[in-house]
Amino acid sequence: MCRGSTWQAMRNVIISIYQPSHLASLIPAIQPYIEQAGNLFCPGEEITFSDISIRLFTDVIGQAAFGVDFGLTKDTDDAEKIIHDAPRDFIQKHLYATTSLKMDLSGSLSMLVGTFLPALQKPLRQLMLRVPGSMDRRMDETNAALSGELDAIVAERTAQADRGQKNFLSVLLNGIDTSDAMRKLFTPDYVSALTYEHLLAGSGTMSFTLSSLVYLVSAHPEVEEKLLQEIDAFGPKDVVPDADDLRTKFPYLEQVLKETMRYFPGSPVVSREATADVEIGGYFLPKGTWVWLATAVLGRDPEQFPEPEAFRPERFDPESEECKRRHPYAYIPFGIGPRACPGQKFAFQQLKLTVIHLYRRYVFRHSARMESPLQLQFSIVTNFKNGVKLQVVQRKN
Ligand code: HEM
Repeated sequence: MCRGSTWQAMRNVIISIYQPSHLASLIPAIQPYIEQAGNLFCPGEEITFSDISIRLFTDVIGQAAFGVDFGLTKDTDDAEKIIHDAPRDFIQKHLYATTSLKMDLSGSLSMLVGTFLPALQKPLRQLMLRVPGSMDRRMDETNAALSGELDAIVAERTAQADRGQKNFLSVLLNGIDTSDAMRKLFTPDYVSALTYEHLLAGSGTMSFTLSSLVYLVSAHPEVEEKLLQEIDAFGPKDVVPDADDLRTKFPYLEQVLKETMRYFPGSPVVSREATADVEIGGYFLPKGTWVWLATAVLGRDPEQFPEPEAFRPERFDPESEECKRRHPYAYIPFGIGPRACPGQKFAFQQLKLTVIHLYRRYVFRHSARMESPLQLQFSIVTNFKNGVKLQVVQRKN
């Protein structure tokens, strides 16, 4: 994690990339991946939706953030795969990296102990790295392998003469080329680490949110019907909504997305470290104290979300009494303050485009193999223990 002036400089680069005017121009680059992913669904078949979803958003972030085609949504019959012709391996490494920071007993021993006794975390980690098969060692090996793939992308982009301004990595490297201050802050190792952070931040959360939405909508026919009506009313199936359409013409879809993120938040906790001694709400926090904010717990507060166990998108209708009454900080799926998620608008844009594309063609039903209740696995990003298993139903017309 980066701090202070380095973080501020990095943040400025990210913000410039994910501002609305640039986001609009990303739609034509993203839509082909959504369509490719849509072609992986076979009507009548049972699928593990979450597997396809992680492929989709890894491809999208590959294109939007690094200008690279990972080729993960290409049909497996397509011979040409961009990353070493082995997308499965890449996905496995990536998935493993996004899920291995578990906070349960099967997670890293050093992390688990470090949560309660921070001073022991570092020495214990050094010890566990020497133990073959330990979670610490497996995490280390996986991270090294995945970073290697990303380092190769960074090296290739760095050597490129005309990178354009279309993706995060190019904008960052262009800045480094033209500014001494940027060059000092962003060493090659640091650029690789940022690239890695981007991949992790922008794919696991997205995949989890889309899969949760489809899972929840499949179990709520009244929500599905209203959603389909809104999507169908937009126009012919082959007309791709532009950024303005996505912002203004799909208010119910926006409510469904927000309720999904309340019900199943992709980031269950947000953390901060006190950089100086501070007193908050009568509690003294010495410098260096870690504070964890549980967004998942906030979202189930019955004061702010009456009947919190009910999946009810209408509670996010801006005209509803419930929405007007709600405390502004009761709902923070993207975090809060100057460090809040810079990808929030991009996330909404991608998720809306994908939901519209999929629901124009299909509806989904829970597979008989889908466990109930759904088993979740909590880490920095929430995940499904056993995936979201659904049956694909082709829509008529
Ligand atoms: C549903 C999707 C997403 C959710 C729920 C989500 C959630 C979050 C949360 C809770 C944080 C921490 C905020 C805080 O500490 O206050 C965060 C940080 C971040 N997110 Fe997202 N995010 C999503 C999608 C994305 C996407 C698509 C991108 C990139 C394109 C992205 C890039 C980042 C980055 C770079 C940070 C670190 C920011 C910093 O440290 O200044 N996120 N995200």
